[in-house]
Amino acid sequence: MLELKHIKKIYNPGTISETLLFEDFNLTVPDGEFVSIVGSNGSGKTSMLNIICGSIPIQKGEVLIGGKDIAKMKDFQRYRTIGRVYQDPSAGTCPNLTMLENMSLADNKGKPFGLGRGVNKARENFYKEQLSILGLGLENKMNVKLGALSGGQRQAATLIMATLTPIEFLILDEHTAALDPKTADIIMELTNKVVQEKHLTAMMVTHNLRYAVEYGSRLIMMDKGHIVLDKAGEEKVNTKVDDILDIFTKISIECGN
Ligand SMILES: Nc1ncnc2c1ncn2[C@@H]1O[C@H](COP(=O)(O)OP(=O)(O)OP(=O)(O)O)[C@@H](O)[C@H]1O
Repeated sequence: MLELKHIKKIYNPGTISETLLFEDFNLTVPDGEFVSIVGSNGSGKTSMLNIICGSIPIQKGEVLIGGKDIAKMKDFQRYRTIGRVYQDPSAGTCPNLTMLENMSLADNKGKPFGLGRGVNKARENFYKEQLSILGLGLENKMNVKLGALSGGQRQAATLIMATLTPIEFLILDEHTAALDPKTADIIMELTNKVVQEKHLTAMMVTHNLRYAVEYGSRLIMMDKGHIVLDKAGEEKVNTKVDDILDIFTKISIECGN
């Protein structure tokens, strides 16, 4: 379970460019939930993800993962707890290393010895088995450098790497935004498959309202640091793109997007 409690976030406090983003922000995500997050530009989606990851400071409040305060965790403990896939397919992986080497790095995330441990055959077979979940044949590209793969193939591989170790939850930060529409659809479908098969708790920021409606068990819309819509269960299942488009258009116009 993830709990954001009474979060206060001010950017550049005490300066002329001081910006209050979150005054008293609260969110609880139970285990196993797949949350889609939409919102206008600047509504605070990425900031919220960064706060969850502990990568930006907050002025007040608590971020609890499984009841533990992330502020009290060491960096390596946080890395082991959270998997993250970014918008840029090249982020989070090493283009000059092979698939096998990248998988090994991901496998050793948060452990004291990186590649130095080497990769035994059993581990390599495990990586291949994980990659085969995707159905893209990437398990046959263990010696190919990641930089030689297409953006879609890299994003698919990143998805597996982010979820290779037992994580508390997966963060998807506009992870289909840099892909062409067809590849984006494939990655979104694969994402759903990985989340279901690995029984993950996931939070996905997307600008694609169709994905937000079609995928996930909960839909959240943000505006100016507030949650303005939160639908789960039956309500989420019955939500159509047109239902949220009206609200989205209104907040986007107000923001001048
Ligand atoms: N490093 C920073 N310094 C100052 N202000 C920032 C910083 N990062 C974000 N902000 C401000 O915080 C607000 C929320 O930004 P954030 O990137 O979290 O929004 P977002 O909903 O993810 O937007 P987008 O959809 O454009 O990615 C914006 O007003 C932004 O200008």
